[in-house]
Amino acid sequence: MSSEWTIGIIGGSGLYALDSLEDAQWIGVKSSFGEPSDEILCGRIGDVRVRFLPRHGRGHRIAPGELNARANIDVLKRAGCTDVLAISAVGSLREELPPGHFVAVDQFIDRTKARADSFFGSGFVAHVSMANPVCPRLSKMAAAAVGKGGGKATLGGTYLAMEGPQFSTRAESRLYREWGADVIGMTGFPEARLAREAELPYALLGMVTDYDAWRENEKPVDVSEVIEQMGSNSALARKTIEAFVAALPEKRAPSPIDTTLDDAVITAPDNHDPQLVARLDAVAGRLLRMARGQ
Ligand SMILES: CSC[C@H]1O[C@H](OP(=O)(O)O)[C@H](O)[C@@H]1O
Ligand SMILES: Nc1ncnc2[nH]cnc12
Repeated sequence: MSSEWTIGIIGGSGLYALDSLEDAQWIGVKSSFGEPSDEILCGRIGDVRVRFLPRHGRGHRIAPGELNARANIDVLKRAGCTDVLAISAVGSLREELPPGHFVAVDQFIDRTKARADSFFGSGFVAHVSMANPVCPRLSKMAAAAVGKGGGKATLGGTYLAMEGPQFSTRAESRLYREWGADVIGMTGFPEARLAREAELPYALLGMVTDYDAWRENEKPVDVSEVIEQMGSNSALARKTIEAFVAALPEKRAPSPIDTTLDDAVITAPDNHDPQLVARLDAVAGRLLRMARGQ
């Protein structure tokens, strides 16, 4: 019997492919929202279909502010993903979250600027709730999988999404701690917002690479420190992904996130913009098909 899950994995810094995929093939998927970061590595682990997308492209070609997060989420939806597990390198804003530790984040603070952060707009206005931005079921399974892979993880934590590409000043880093942020990165938003708009349950596993810049008498983060830590983090991320997929039950109980748009779209059907609706054929496909009685 085949699994009901199709798991999208977004690989962050240091994770550009997945060797453990069986029948693996890189496949180009077109998006109505422009160019995604790369082709999707399609394969399976056991009987679970897995769709892997390297967030920055193979060879880490794309800077965080230049990512087309809309296209990335759109192609994962088009590739049939039921759920998305995102992996990210993050800086730690807490002494008790040292490099090598993983955090299944459950909240975000958005300090990004000028990124395309919604699929919707005039002619198809929708407001989804971001109060609980990640899927609790996936997050719990992801945190448990870190333990099975031999690592340590914290379930819950607030991710500060900064614009970058420069790292934070010491004052910013201290301020984010006062705001209650636990980890910091440059890519979690708008990715998580867009996954929710696309009705994709989403979890983000942050792999701590450094202590950012808030520790007064310590050297602030630089890329060499991140790269050094990324090697062991990526090895643990690969084991975590295998354990996560292996632990999925065969049946996938519906998630409330699967039907997010039922309560979100406010534009009356007569006022829909046909061009925007055509672009939304994957993201809002379920709702649009229902409206057409299909
Ligand atoms: C290489 S350090 C900064 C870089 O790493 C993180 O990327 P990702 O979230 O894709 O793992 C961070 O967000 C920055 O893009
Ligand atoms: N300190 C940091 N700030 C932002 N993004 C990061 N990714 C890894 N470490 C980071």
